[in-house]
Amino acid sequence: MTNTIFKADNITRDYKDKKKLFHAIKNISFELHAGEVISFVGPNGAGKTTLIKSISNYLVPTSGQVEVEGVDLIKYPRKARKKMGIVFGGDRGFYYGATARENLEFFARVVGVKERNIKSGVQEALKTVNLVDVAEKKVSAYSKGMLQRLHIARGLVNHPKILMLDEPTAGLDIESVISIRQLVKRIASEKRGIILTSHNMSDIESLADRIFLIGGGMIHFEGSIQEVKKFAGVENNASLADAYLAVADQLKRRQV
Ligand SMILES: Nc1ncnc2c1ncn2[C@@H]1O[C@H](COP(=O)(O)OP(=O)(O)OP(=O)(O)O)[C@@H](O)[C@H]1O
Repeated sequence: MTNTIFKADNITRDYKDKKKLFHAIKNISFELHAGEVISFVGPNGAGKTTLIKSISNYLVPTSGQVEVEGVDLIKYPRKARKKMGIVFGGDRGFYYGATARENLEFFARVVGVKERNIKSGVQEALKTVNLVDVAEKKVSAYSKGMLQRLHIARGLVNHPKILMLDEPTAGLDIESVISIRQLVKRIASEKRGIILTSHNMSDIESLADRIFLIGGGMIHFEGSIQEVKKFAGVENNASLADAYLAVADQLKRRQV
């Protein structure tokens, strides 16, 4: 795979703890290719959230560079952010008294979609997530699964090449989990790149092409699911959760 659409180069982000600076993440570099799903896996406090925020302009990294389809995120945040869709999910983020379509049209304007492209962009996003038939319903009538699909549609209204998905199946029943996983696969197959964070190892196992094991603010290993299993020293037919458990202690040791 050579079509790089996103690049993080030596990202470090410091925080202050009892007046002392420490690296929450240190020198993290990776690339994302079109059509690929990547995922960061690590224990609580490993630095996943800090990393995701630092590469999506929610936090300015202490040092390092981020390129979104060739655009420098730190120098040109507005231009770079237009190329990304960021999906946090959960119960918040919509006007419950308005319809799904009205919500998406509003958020399309917020992210700077041109007026003439709003109707078609929203319709396309609704189609992708399979909500066209219920687009005129108020969001208050949506189930959790529908709401999660609407969150994903919101992330798609500006036609981004890169989608960041944070815990996309949290709190959903198994049927909705499966439908979200199918949706994520379909979106990636449209030559987009997806950065997935999840504590759900089966989500990651079913979706990620490449996994980054992160601990103490650093990447310890990068590879396919099979390669992670090999690295962890578990059998090929073991689950990703088994592989993770085999390396969890190693990842918990702070190294920065
Ligand atoms: N605003 C902050 N100020 C100071 N320290 C912080 C801040 N946010 C995070 N940290 C610290 O930075 C480190 C990385 O935290 P981060 O939230 O990025 O980890 P995480 O991998 O996302 O954890 P989790 O899986 O629990 O969400 C932790 O030691 C955390 O306590």
